[in-house]
Amino acid sequence: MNLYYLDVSPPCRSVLLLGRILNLEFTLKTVNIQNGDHLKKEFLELNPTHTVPTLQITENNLVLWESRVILSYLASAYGKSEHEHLYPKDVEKRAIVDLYLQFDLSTLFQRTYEYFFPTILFGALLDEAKKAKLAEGLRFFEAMLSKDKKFCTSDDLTIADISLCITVSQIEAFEFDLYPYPKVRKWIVNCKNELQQYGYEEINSAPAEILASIFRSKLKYS
Ligand SMILES: N[C@@H](CCC(=O)N[C@@H](CS)C(=O)NCC(=O)O)C(=O)O
Repeated sequence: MNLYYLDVSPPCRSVLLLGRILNLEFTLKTVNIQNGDHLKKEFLELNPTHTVPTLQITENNLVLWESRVILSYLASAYGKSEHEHLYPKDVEKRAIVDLYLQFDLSTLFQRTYEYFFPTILFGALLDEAKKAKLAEGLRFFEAMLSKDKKFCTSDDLTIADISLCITVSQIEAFEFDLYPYPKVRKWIVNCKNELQQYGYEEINSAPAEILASIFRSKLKYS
């Protein structure tokens, strides 16, 4: 299967990590957004919303984008019995995983994007109102975590933990203050410990730092 991606893109990193856990082989196709690769005709024909990650499974005639949809699909289609915890078949448990995934899509990653990315993309000044919205998103997440559970929904890692871990570790790399959110800080350590064996450093930490250094360099000029 072809994965159109960019290594520094946070949503691409979640798909790469799940790929390692499920032992999948992606044919990686780099889409250089800065060079406008994502706006080229061939890519627009695959994904008219021109975002990475985009997954193409030619034998099934399937093209998916939206990283969390890709995570759900890969876990459902390729997860073996030992991976059941990643995206439980039980409908109530699955609904709770979906809730955390949607929270990441619509609130936590969205607010992270709105606060930091205008600086990365256009050298824009940081906006206090957007900072307050991100802090509120983190307060919501803090309230959604339980002291008694290692991960978001239980003591087992799910695809929602993977997606949210990418978001929160990027917030951390941007040096946003996580001190007020002790459950978030404890949860992310658990995620990192669990994901270490699947190439977490290479797939997530190093690119998160590269993106953070781009952010810091753009900040100087804004
Ligand atoms: N919600 C989408 C977001 C994807 C997204 O915005 N990716 C960025 C890179 S981090 C992108 O492709 N930007 C190019 C564009 O939007 O034109 C997902 O999770 O896959």
